[in-house]
Amino acid sequence: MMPSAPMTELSPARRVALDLLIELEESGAYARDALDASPAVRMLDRRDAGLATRLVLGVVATYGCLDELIDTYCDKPGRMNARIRNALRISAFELLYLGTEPRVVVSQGVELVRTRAKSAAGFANAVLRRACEDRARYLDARDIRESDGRATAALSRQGGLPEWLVAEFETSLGAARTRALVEAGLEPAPVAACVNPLDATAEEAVAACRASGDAAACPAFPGCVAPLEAAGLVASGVLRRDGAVVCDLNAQVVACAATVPGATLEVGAGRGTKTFVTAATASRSGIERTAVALEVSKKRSRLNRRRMERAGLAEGIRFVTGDGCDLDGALAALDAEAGERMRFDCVLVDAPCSGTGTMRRHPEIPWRLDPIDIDEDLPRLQLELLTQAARRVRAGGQLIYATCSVLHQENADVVDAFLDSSAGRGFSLEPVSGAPLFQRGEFAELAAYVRSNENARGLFQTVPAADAFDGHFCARLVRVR
Ligand SMILES: C[S@@+](CC[C@H](N)C(=O)[O-])C[C@H]1O[C@@H](n2cnc3c(N)ncnc32)[C@H](O)[C@@H]1O
Repeated sequence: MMPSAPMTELSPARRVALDLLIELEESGAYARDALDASPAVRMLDRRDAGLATRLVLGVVATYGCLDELIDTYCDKPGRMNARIRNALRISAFELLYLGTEPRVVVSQGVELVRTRAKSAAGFANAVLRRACEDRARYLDARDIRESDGRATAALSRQGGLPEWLVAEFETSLGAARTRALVEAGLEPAPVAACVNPLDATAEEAVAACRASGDAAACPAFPGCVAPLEAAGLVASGVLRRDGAVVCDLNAQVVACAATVPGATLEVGAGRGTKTFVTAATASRSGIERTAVALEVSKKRSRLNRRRMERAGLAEGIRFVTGDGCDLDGALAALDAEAGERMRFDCVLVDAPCSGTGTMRRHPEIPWRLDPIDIDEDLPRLQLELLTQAARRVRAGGQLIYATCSVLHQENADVVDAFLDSSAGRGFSLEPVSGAPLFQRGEFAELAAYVRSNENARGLFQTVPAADAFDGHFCARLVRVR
């Protein structure tokens, strides 16, 4: 039995984290945006700011499991007020995932609850003491029979993920890659950047921020610098002046696969990370191209255009706000201007997806996803975007289909459904490593990396793990008829 928790001074990091979590629950905002905008976090010293950030991101990423544990000890969990619940979540997160000493978990947790509801301090003390005693039992899912899926339940609790999602990962990736993904899930993802070739000093400034890391996971290729130390990169000011853009290395692979001479179309251009990488890569490699960047969100399209203009990379690019599910409607004005139905040498469909390959950067993903998103809604939208995009690919041109998902329903299944459809019959599935840019000598190391992440059909798939970049999927379809 642990001695009763003495009154201790509450750490400012926990207090700030609790304020932010309560605010997030009310506003529905993204945790990273709220952290970046928070004056309270900025006022903390470096160590406390780091802890507050870890707590906020961690609680958001794992709250379903935290609640499952906390609710075990409550008669009426549905009636717990949000302030007390978030304070207990912070303590439960520290206990389960940060390895904070139980004595500290209880004493700090009780103080945290006391700041919000004095009368609930005794309740918090009882809940947290029992949670400390049950930690190992909970994480090993000893309350679940082996025949009822104890192994998957344990993995889901160890990673703070919904059990159904871990079962999906196991189906798509197998046991070893699922374990690696889960184990790395609460650690920060490595950082990579693509340098603007028009900024004479950017490459040196970015290279000065290089972090130590596994070189094998970071193929060298023109324009990409990785891994990087994130705080140093931000402090260097190079991002603010658009001398570089932060872009996961595997997302850069997708952009490189879509960098070809001629006319190109990007469907789902978003805020334009890949618009930047393709334009920067083409400019650096002397590839002449024009581009249409199509995005359904007006705001994102505007952000893309502004950044590309500031970066000096917007020449030859048309920014269109429109719906890729009505591609003829979205491109009507450009078709009229061209006097014909435009066709492209390369169409990149950067599809809206579950984002399950990028959960380390987007902690909201796992607990906001619903099985129906993955089984029905997203694949239907993805197939529609791919089908419409296919009609705009010129004979001999390529159609690149990409997601940042690791789930077969959004990846290989969509490609197969497309190839089985009438729109897909004129296309041949070719290895991603066969894309034109990868045939150049200066991209040889990247080409080898792409081949090592391709399956027998030439589909590129990466999976997040310790020291590895995010999970991205890419298929290359070439119009043969
Ligand atoms: C994976 S994100 C794109 C990321 C972006 N290409 C980048 O590199 O920064 C997918 C994008 O597709 C957009 N989108 C979703 N549905 C769409 C549609 N029907 N037509 C066009 N864009 C769509 C989303 O708004 C989102 O910005």
